[in-house]
Amino acid sequence: MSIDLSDYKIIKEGEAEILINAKNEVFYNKAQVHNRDMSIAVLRTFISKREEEHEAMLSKRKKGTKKVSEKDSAESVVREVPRESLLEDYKSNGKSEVQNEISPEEPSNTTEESVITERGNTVEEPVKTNEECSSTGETVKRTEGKGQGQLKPPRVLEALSASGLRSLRYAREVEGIGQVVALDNDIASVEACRRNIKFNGSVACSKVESHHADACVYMLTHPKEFDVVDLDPYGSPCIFLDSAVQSLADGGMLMCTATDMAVLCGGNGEVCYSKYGSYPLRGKYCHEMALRILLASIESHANRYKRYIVPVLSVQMNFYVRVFVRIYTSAGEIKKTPLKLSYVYQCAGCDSFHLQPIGRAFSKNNSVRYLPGFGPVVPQECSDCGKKFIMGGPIWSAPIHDQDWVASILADVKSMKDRYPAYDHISAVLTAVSEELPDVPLFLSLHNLCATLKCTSPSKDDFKSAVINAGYRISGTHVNPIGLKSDAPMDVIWDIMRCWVKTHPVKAQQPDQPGSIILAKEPVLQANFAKAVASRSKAQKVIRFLPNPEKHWGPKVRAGRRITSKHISLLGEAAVNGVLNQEDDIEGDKMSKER
Ligand SMILES: C[S@@+](CC[C@H](N)C(=O)[O-])C[C@H]1O[C@@H](n2cnc3c(N)ncnc32)[C@H](O)[C@@H]1O
Ligand SMILES: [Zn+2]
Repeated sequence: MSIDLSDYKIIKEGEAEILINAKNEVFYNKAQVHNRDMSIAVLRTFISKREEEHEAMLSKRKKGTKKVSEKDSAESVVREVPRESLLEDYKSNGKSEVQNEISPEEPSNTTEESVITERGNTVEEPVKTNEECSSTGETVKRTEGKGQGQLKPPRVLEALSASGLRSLRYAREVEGIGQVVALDNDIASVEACRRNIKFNGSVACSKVESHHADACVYMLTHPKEFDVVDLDPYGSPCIFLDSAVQSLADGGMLMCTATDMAVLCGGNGEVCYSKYGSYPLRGKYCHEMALRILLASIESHANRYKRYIVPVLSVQMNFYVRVFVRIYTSAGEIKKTPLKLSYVYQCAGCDSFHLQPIGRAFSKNNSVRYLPGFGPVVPQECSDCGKKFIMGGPIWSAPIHDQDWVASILADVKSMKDRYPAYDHISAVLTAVSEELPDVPLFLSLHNLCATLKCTSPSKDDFKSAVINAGYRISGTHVNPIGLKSDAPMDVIWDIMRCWVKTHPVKAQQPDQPGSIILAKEPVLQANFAKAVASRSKAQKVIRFLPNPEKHWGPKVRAGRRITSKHISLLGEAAVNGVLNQEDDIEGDKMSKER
């Protein structure tokens, strides 16, 4: 392989190195290092949890077999392992695959071939031959597994791979990973990916294969074949969701990014509805709502195939959302989906919001029935300020993280700090996530509450104390440094604020203003602002929110698109990879499609 290095820049991220040419032919965004690091952290935990689950399943099966054989020998009757117990394993753990084949064989033959060094010279160095490092997967050899009961290393599909950087990092950095398949429908990206695979040497060559394919077609024609599917599209992932949920094995993990935040956060409600099947609302909580709309949409696609999702981590970082969900199959479990979804009523006058679950469970004679929810949960006019409600959703209103997973991911990240280039950022996000109330969808903004009443703000700790002293829970949110999650009902929140205003009076307002209407009522609850939050001197030092590491840390222009002066003024020079085309790009919706 001989490449003229003067055409390329070498970029190193984690343990992977990629060659990038200067013409914006293949997509690369440095800012996505947070996204890639977080995904590696989740992958590592996925591998260890999957092993634990497999062990548990084997020992359960063994116990089941032992019990049966003991019983059988007593009865002198030969029977099979109880079908219910196997079915139970299948449902709770997903199809835990038993290794009958394989793990990708380490390459044995290497020949002399020219590769490029970091210093930028073309040199002779031993790498695999073209035949063995074909990057198309056709020559990947497999050996027989060590026998029954052994778990196959997870197969990963990066459906939208561009340069292959992410796949290369997965292959080189995640211990215990199996084959990584990198797809792209753009030939320049596939060529770049194949070049990068070779450039990364034998481990990359043995594990990563690159295909020129349409992601949807590929995923549909490879049903239940992958343990991990990674979707990292330009803008919305919506067109890939249906095929992605089908191509995952039971218990597999879908990792999915959406960068169309303007759509998901209410800029274009009808576009969001057409793409995701939900209406967004423009509240302070809109970024968390974006996560929940994406989760609801994935669940809806999964349900069509008797499958359902279990979210393990859902984060909003920088300019996008990214969710990590496991996919299982169970016709019984999907009946519970309506219990996990809610409409949101947002008052147009004040900051009150209320959730309306779509379904409810009804127990009778030891059996559970699933029925449509009771409603409406709100009157026509807001009982706090008298204004109308805007309806949003349906959103995923069940937990968006599994806190046990979050703790493992965070512990793992902390134990290998040096292996995450974006350690500071991802550990801050994970810390904030680990402190969120898991069962409280969306959040309040203290600033907004005060803006409605036109009052000065209590300190965050004073407000939190009043909520706790009233007998409710309260936490922060990773999405917004000033957001507060609480299970206190809105009338309690307003009573706390009414009590605050009694000692911090406001100027008289027009009587029809939401704030005036709220303050005209006497509080039922007497708020107690006495300190109830633990002294946070030590804990406070843990960083939860970080500014962007550098200027123009954001979306990048789609690869292959002509860069114009308009792009530079909107996104900044760094964001357009330093390229400027002479003609202006006249495509209508160009900026909305960029990430
Ligand atoms: C945002 S980039 C992916 C970035 C990459 N995951 C990373 O971490 O650097 C999206 C890629 O998806 C590819 N793509 C878009 N539509 C596709 C489709 N239908 N099938 C396969 N690839 C597609 C584009 O060519 C582009 O390279
Ligand atoms: Zn209201």
